[in-house]
Amino acid sequence: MKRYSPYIEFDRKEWASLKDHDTPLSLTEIELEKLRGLNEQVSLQEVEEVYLPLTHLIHLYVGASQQLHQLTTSFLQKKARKTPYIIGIAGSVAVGKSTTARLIQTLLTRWDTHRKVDLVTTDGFLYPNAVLEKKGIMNRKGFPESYDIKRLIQFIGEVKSGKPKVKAPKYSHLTYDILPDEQSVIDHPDILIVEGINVLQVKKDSPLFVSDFFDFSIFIDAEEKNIARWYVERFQLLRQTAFQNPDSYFHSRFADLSEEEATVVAHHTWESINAKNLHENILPTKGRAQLILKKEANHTIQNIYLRKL
Ligand SMILES: Nc1ncnc2c1ncn2[C@@H]1O[C@H](COP(=O)(O)OP(=O)(O)O)[C@@H](O)[C@H]1O
Ligand SMILES: CC(C)(COP(=O)(O)O)[C@@H](O)C(=O)NCCC(=O)O
Repeated sequence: MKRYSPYIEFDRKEWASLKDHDTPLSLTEIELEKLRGLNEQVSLQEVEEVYLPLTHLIHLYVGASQQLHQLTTSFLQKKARKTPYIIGIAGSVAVGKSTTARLIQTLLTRWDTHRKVDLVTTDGFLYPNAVLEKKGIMNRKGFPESYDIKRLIQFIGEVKSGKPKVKAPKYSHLTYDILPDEQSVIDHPDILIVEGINVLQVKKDSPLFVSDFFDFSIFIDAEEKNIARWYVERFQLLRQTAFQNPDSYFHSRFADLSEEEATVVAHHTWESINAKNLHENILPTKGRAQLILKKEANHTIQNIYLRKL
């Protein structure tokens, strides 16, 4: 007997056929190159077949949500004030969330009804290294206790309620720490994308979750053995690039490692921190997403699961 699934499953061909022919491909190879993360291989064909139908669907949802908001405010005999549509993007470390988030952001700006699309990553809400060290949890970066989740919820709540110029802290992968003097300012976007490993997590004793503010959510999924390989491959690329920069936190630690030594270090970090977090805290949130994008070994998205309404 087939097990009940709350999702409708599409293979890539079926999903691509849902493309709206009035929405032409509006991205060039040069633009795509700028959006691609390190060790990511998204192609223009994938943009056309996967991301255009997806952003068209989100565009329709944004319109419907704006109408529903207008109806409610008119029922309440109030003046309608536009509130941002909020999209959460979750998934493992190294699964390619940032590339997906940047692509969706760029494509969504092409519609006149929502030109202003902002993106924040939840790593900005990690506690600074000094605090993590004091708490003795420097080796738990990415685990729920390493984030100032109250501050994240307050931030999203303020943006959603229409507050202008809401500030979000910033994280640097280069310094591996919060940037104390830098902040992003989110000022009345039409759409806000919130990307991070933890955005669909719930906490038993909390009255509110980050995802309570989401209008739509996406989980990027892949087999663990593939994500682990991408993590190690990316670590090797970083060793040859970012780690060579003397400002990199990893410069003195890893820049001079041989390829074999770097593979051992990357495997260890993956297994002892990121894989553990994936099992304990990230994968359990997959079934809460409204849409799941499943990536295959060569990074391409081959299956899409859309939650039945
Ligand atoms: N140590 C590092 N130094 C510099 N950049 C990094 C480092 N680790 C990760 N990055 C970059 O940070 C971005 C976010 O990575 P990550 O949080 O693993 O999410 P994802 O791979 O799902 O986008 C990626 O573009 C990655 O290339
Ligand atoms: C900062 C991260 C937790 C990722 O956070 P994200 O932006 O994906 O929410 C991750 O990149 C990280 O630093 N993990 C700790 C182990 C490691 O160095 O890979």
